[in-house]
Amino acid sequence: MTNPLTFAVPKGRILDEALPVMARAGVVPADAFHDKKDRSLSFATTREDMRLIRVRAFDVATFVAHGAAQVGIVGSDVIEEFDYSDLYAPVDLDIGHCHLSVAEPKEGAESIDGASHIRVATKYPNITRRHFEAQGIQAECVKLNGAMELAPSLGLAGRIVDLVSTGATLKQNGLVEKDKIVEITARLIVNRAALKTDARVAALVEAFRANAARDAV
Ligand SMILES: Nc1ncnc2c1ncn2[C@@H]1O[C@H](COP(=O)(O)OP(=O)(O)OP(=O)(O)O)[C@@H](O)[C@H]1O
Ligand SMILES: O=P(O)(O)OC[C@H]1O[C@H](OP(=O)(O)OP(=O)(O)O)[C@H](O)[C@@H]1O
Repeated sequence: MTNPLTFAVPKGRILDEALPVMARAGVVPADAFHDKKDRSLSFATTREDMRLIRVRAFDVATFVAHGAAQVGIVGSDVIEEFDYSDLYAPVDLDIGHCHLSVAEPKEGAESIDGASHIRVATKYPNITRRHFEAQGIQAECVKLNGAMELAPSLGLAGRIVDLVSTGATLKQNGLVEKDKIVEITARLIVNRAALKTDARVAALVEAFRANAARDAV
């Protein structure tokens, strides 16, 4: 048999929305994938030549960029943060809608006007630095992996850059959105070399693209 294809999916919140989109493109995990007690990280699919791996959202991009997985699904936030040249994101899946924003305390935020240097807590230091650089401000980023919203009230940083969907998390933690950086959706990603050398990867891109187009009608 030819080498199996490896398809990487994030284990977080995109997964539930991604599974029906994947099924329409013919990617269906075996039953063990849904068994919460199963500790496997790699799963068979209904296609004999494809397996799924379930990894953290940021790691989906790393596996695919290095060719350890040929295909994956990940938020555009992760793609922009890494900016891997070996990654190609050909299909917007129209799921995982949210946006990345700068937020600061509702009361008593330090003014940014005239500042040349600020401190920002975020999971996205590269996007954050680029965003503030464009305004002539040097952003010193404190890297956190979650619960960014705690940082201003505890004196870790004056503001945060984080994902916002309903806005409930910001509100319940005394923060307000100041500046929207970019809209986010989940994308199909492929390894560029695999796309060129393996016809099954190109066929998968077409299958996802056909479904995205059908959904948009
Ligand atoms: N509130 C949200 N609404 C919609 N989509 C979101 C929201 N938060 C995150 N996402 C999307 O889901 C992706 C995964 O986010 P999730 O919160 O599940 O991962 P995580 O738990 O932060 O990551 P990790 O797997 O490293 O723990 C993000 O990269 C983003 O594209
Ligand atoms: O605007 P809202 O609808 O409130 O959503 C925003 C929250 O969702 C994400 O976190 P998530 O719930 O995934 O938790 P985590 O970052 O701790 O993994 C994000 O980091 C925000 O904290």
